Amino acid sequence: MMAINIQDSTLLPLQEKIVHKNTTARAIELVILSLLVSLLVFRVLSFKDQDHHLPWLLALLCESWFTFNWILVMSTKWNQCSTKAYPERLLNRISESEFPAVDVFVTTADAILEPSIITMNTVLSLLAVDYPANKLALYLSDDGCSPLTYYSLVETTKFAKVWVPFCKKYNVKVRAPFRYFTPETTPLEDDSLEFQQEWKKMKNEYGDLYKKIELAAQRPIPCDRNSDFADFCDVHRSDHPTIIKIISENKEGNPSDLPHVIYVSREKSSKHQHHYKAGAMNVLTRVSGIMTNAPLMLNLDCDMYMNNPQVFLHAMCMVFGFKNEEECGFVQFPQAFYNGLKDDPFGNQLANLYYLALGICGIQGTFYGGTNCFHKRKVIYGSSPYDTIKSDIENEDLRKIFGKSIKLQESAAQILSRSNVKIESQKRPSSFVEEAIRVASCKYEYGTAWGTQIGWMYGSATEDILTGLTIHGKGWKSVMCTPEPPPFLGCAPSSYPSANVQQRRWATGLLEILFTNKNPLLLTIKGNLWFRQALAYIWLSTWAIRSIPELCYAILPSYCIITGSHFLPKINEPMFVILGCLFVIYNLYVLWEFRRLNLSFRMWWNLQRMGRVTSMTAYLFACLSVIFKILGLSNVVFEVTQKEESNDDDDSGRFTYDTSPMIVPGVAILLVSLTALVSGMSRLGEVGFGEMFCSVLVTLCFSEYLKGLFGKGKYRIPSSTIWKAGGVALFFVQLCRRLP
Ligand SMILES: O=c1ccn([C@@H]2O[C@H](COP(=O)(O)OP(=O)(O)O[C@H]3O[C@H](CO)[C@@H](O)[C@H](O)[C@H]3O)[C@@H](O)[C@H]2O)c(=O)[nH]1
Ligand SMILES: [Mn+2]
Repeated sequence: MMAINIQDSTLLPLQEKIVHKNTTARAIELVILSLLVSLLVFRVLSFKDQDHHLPWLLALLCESWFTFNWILVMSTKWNQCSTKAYPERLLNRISESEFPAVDVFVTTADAILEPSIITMNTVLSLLAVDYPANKLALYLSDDGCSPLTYYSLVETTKFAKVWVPFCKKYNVKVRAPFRYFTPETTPLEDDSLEFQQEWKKMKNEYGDLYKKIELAAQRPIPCDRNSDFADFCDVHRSDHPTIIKIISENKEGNPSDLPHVIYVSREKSSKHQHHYKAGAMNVLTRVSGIMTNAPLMLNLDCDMYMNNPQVFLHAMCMVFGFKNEEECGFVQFPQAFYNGLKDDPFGNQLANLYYLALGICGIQGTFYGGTNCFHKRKVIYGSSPYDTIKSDIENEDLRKIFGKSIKLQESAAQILSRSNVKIESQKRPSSFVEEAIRVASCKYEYGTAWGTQIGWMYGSATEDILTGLTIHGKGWKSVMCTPEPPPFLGCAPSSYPSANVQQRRWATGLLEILFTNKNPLLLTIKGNLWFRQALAYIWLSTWAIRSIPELCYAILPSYCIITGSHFLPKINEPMFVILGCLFVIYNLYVLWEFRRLNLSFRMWWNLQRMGRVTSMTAYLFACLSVIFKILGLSNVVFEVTQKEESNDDDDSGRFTYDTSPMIVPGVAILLVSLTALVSGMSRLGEVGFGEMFCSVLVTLCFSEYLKGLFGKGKYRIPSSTIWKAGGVALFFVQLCRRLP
């Protein structure tokens, strides 16, 4: 009887695909599509009857784009799936000693924008994860080359020696101390006395660590050539040799010790491009390839702490749970935020993309999101699911792909030729520091395939999407895994200017992808990217382009009011009914989606509004950045977003402004719309109802800017911005009046 039970439980699947029914949504989407198409047909048919052809033509072009975009969205949402993992079944299948090793990468780039204490909490949470410690190595990449980060990591590792056993002994749920020891929490009365004592001790020790790091942040660490910090003397963050330091080593291979902890600051030089985060990831991949060569790699942004100690087990269910290897090229966990502002006033928390995300999982699998992702090393090394196991790769080929380091070539050959689990984990990373320093140098990648065929891909500020696309292009599928509680939590930008900068970077990076040799259409034709997956990638990479039709559509009402022309039908025309239905059905549909996700009405409005505002500001600048890049006039830079521990400020959702030119077009549109409304009021008989209504809508979308015109201090839009926008608006109004 016993035997049969065990048999049964080993047969139960480790993961299961769940199909989400969406018949109603599909029907509504089809209705919206048919309305859009009828609208276009009406536009074309009534073109010649118009007195003013220009606005009619522009409206037609914009609506064509919106229809195209809608088709992409529909195609992406059509089949919705998710995958559920059963970690409790894992140990029936494989013993802990057979678990594969995992190299964990955390990247940080700036100890001021990314306060060390946040990064260190991420490190602490990861060191305490439920997974045998002798299978783990944690690499911290520091693109800021900051002695503070190094010092913090040393101190943090000391604290981890008490923190990790504490977490494991009491099965602590939240293993990032800054979230565990919030001012409100105290141990429960019915907890054991021993626990209460240890809890207090731990809280004090964390308090000490916190103070040490804070103090070190205030006073620069003195340069002492005989100390551990000698390497950091007189270095500049963008010009320095590689620094690699083994902070803790699990020499005995003891599963309950600490994992290896390794600090890496790659060489930088003003003469060589460093490719921002993608470059850092490639260095980590090579350094870890030399030192530990784990078959799996988990990568995390410095602010994404581990919030669910079981997350590795969930990931293993995906790694081992598919009969067919190609089903799982990488395992992505969702990005969620602990400091998310209520109702998402800046529209940057992506909650509204939920159904799109389910839809992508129903095609070839989720996008790679840059963090919270388990990659297979062999996939990152460029293997495709159709490769047969290679046992004799030519050394010459290895050199061309992986570079000169023989040790790296050997480790890569091992990864590409063996099945994942069999690779023994390395106990002494410290024996390979010299070689690791060599592969972390600026020049190492020249004449190799790093960044073009293997590793993290170069050429886009959103290296994550480009890298995921490359993997899908090889024919791999990917899996999204969504355990509860959310496995990783990070910081969302909490001020309007930094949210805007992030949106511009994303839209820029996404658009850059279209101009690389990994353009989704090319990969469908020449590679193994599925057609509908390509459509999903095209939807994503054209965020920036959306700015042009959105901008144009937002100006049309004002233009028409000022010039006395029309881009919308009159109330008594049949086409007006189509437009009206489209407007009502589309908005109700989106609202219904929000309600199903338990998102508030306010959030719906915020995201509708910010969708328009961001398109016309950040995305417009993204378009310009890409044009400048193509013309060779400037390069795209990765501006790191500011991270904060928490924002308990009451005014945290309010808009603040800096002197960035990005909002100038937004303010200009607002001013033009206001002018048009005023001028329209005085001629109500002449101007169309539709045009007036749309002008009001545009003004409402920019209502925050309207407040910003009259705000005080940091809540006020800077005068220089208002003047510039005023100039643009005046020019536009004059232009309208002069046009024939
Ligand atoms: O030169 C650099 C620049 C950035 N980073 C790191 O990259 C990560 C992401 O930077 P962040 O400013 O937080 O950007 P986000 O927009 O929040 O990041 C999202 O978008 C990025 C692509 O634009 C992805 O790389 C990220 O993984 C994804 O979370 C952080 O850990 C940084 O330390 C580096 O290591 N080196
Ligand atoms: Mn981030």
